[in-house]
Amino acid sequence: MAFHHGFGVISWKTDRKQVVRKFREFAQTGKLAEDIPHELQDRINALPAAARRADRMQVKLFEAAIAENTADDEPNAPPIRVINEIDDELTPPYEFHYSNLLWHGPGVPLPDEKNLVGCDCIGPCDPLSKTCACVQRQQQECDFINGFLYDARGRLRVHEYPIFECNAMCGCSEDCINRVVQHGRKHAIIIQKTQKKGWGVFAGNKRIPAHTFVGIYAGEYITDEEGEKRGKQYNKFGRTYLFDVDFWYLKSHLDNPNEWDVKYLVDAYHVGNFTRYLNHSCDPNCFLNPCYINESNIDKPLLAIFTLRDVEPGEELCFSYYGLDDEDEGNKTFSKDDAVYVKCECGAKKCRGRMWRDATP
Ligand SMILES: C[S@@+](CC[C@H](N)C(=O)[O-])C[C@H]1O[C@@H](n2cnc3c(N)ncnc32)[C@H](O)[C@@H]1O
Repeated sequence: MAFHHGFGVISWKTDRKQVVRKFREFAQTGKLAEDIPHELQDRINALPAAARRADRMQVKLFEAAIAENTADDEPNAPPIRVINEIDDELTPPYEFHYSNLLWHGPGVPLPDEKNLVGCDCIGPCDPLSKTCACVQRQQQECDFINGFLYDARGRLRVHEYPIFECNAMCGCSEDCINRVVQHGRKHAIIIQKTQKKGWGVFAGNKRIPAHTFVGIYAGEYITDEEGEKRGKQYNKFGRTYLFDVDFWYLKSHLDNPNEWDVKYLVDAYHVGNFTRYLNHSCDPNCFLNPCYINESNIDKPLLAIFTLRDVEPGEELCFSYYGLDDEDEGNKTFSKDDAVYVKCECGAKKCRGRMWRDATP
């Protein structure tokens, strides 16, 4: 097989890694925030309310934009539907561009692909291999488990350890068990209005098994400084989509981990996917796990969301905004400047009754 690109012809046999790299759009996260499209939102928001409502036009456009913007990176994913049986709001506010990718703001380095190390495996990697560079990389961060963090069905075997997936420099095949997040969402998702928490994310008509990848917390990668500024703005309307990238292993090598400061945040306000609607629960059924694909900068993982337990059809997907250790309020995930506490509406038996929110609306 050979195909043409801007630099000539690549042959499958001789330049296999290049061919693989060319095809792996999803893991190429080197987008710039200044290029986030906004034409569709602007046009729809400029239409009279009656036009948006006619024949459910706004809902159809919202769903179609999701399908179109994700066709490359989750080609086999069931469609995402938008449902509201609570009130007459047609869709969530049309204030963002739907994308599964990470868009880089000023001061945030693009993915470091130069220092990526790939394996030389042929066919799928063997998790018990003593020579596979990717098995070795994974074990540097998680040495108590043999092989990769995924089992043969692509489910995560341990939580909260960084995942190092096979990348564009690897020789292994697409069906390698160490390629999960990069293949995208596989389960049906509904964005649906809730009674008391605004919009939320629900499982479609099939059960999602425990430890399954659900989606990437996509958005803009921004600096801490920029995050501080935006946090103050978002405080004014009482909704935040800012997520601190402050995983424990980023500071574990320091003599004094308290000296570590957040470098980057992911902000899903202007760009993001369905995961921006994940609400908080004190008894969550999902969690967020760092994952690296075509990125060797340890400070910039992808934020991959996995189920913690089986999620039944139609059940709401939620994660803890405090991290997996719910009692540790210092371990907040969403950005917390000027946080105030408000009533938590998660409805869990062990709900602590309150959750922080950035400010009163
Ligand atoms: C990341 S957004 C989640 C999506 C949001 N529901 C929406 O409609 O866009 C976070 C906001 O959702 C609401 N929220 C999330 N979890 C909640 C909970 N357990 N109880 C009350 N409000 C919640 C709060 O307004 C919070 O600031």
